[in-house]
Amino acid sequence: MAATRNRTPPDAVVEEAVAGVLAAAGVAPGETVCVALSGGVDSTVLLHSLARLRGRGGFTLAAAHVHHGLSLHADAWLEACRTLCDALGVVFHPFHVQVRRDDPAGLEAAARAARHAALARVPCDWLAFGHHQDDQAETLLFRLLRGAGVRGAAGMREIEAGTPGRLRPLLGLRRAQVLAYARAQGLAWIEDESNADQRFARNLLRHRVMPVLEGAFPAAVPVLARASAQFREADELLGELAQLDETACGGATLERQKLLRLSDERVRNLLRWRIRAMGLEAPARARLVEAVRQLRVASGEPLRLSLGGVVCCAYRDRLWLEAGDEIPVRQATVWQGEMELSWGTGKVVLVEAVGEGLSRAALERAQEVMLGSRWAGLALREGTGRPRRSFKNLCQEAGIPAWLRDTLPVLRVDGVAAWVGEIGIAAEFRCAPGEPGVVPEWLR
Ligand SMILES: Nc1ncnc2c1ncn2[C@@H]1O[C@H](COP(=O)(O)OP(=O)(O)OP(=O)(O)O)[C@@H](O)[C@H]1O
Repeated sequence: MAATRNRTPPDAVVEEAVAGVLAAAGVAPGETVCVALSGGVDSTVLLHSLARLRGRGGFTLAAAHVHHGLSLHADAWLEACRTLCDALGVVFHPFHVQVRRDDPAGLEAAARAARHAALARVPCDWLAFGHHQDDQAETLLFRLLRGAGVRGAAGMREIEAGTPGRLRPLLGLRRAQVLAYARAQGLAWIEDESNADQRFARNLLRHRVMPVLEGAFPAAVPVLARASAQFREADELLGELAQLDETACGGATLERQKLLRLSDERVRNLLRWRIRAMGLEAPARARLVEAVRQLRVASGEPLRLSLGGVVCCAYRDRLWLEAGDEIPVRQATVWQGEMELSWGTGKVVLVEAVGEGLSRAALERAQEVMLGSRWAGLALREGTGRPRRSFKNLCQEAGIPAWLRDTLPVLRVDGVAAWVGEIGIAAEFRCAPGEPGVVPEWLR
């Protein structure tokens, strides 16, 4: 007699997966889980399964819907979400957002940004999204085809810590499993007409390319989803490598020679990582390849390389990045005895010394000590008996390129230059042997 195989019913499969993610995330009794509810089948199934689990889990369930105002049906979708929440006894948070149809980022991206900004305002401990494994696979393929690197190919996570944390409890499930749950439970959901619109490249991939791929490679979806998890790991490792390389190269302002001893790949990785840490988009690979080439050619020469939105500056043995193509304006500050004053993206530190640096007494005697930029007519005598030299002459002699000159910090004591970063201390402010002094250091 043939054995009858017991198949787990679709609702149990989904519930088990969702409960597993909640447990792994450590969702605690009394915490609020808010479902980002589009009203489509995925987030409807997610909300429904969470509603069934909430007695067991002791968490409070809510849902938030974002009305983008883009579809003629948007009002109806919002009402359908409200009705579903009422039926399930779930608190409902509706949001209306404005999306510019001519947004340079594209309509989909603009809607997405507005949606995420609205969802970030929901008062909850966890925001839950309805992405499943097919979404993960399609996203990977889509991004690779649009030129993504390791970062862009890194997949979504099931659990992301944060305030609120983010959950994707359906990420391990196939679209078909989610649909089976919806049918088994007799759920109604919204079909967004734009999903069927194959003008959107993403939908073309879903409806035309994926079926062909799966025909030829039946495991295409789980395999691609696994690859995106590997890209994520690789991306995290690249971040760790960048951090190690940064520390080994001296921290925020990098030691140029140490940096150049790294392989081209590691220099590019470090620059890319630092640019992202500034909240900017990493430049295209070709641009970074060229930047590293120029850095190697320039060796110790001053260099100012625009990387689009960020400038890579190198001077003497130091290398640093500045946001924006313009040289940032430095804010002048009055010194009130602090041992540290901020200067641009860096700072000026006054290190206590004896018989060295600026005379502390001279600073304390002064009416006004300011840290600011150069001014017209600035001149400085580096040593007693030596002539006073103009700022321009001093810079030329020190080989300081024109672009760096406006960024040099100047300590101005009662209207007179006492110290200029990269140049030095004026003879009349130098402290005598045995006298308490401070040595200014500019840390970029
Ligand atoms: N209008 C909406 N209001 C609330 N949540 C939404 C809305 N649209 C989408 N979501 C949430 O985002 C999930 C993914 O939706 P969808 O696949 O349409 O967007 P995506 O752009 O691919 O994803 P993401 O926004 O994360 O990049 C949905 O399952 C749902 O949880």
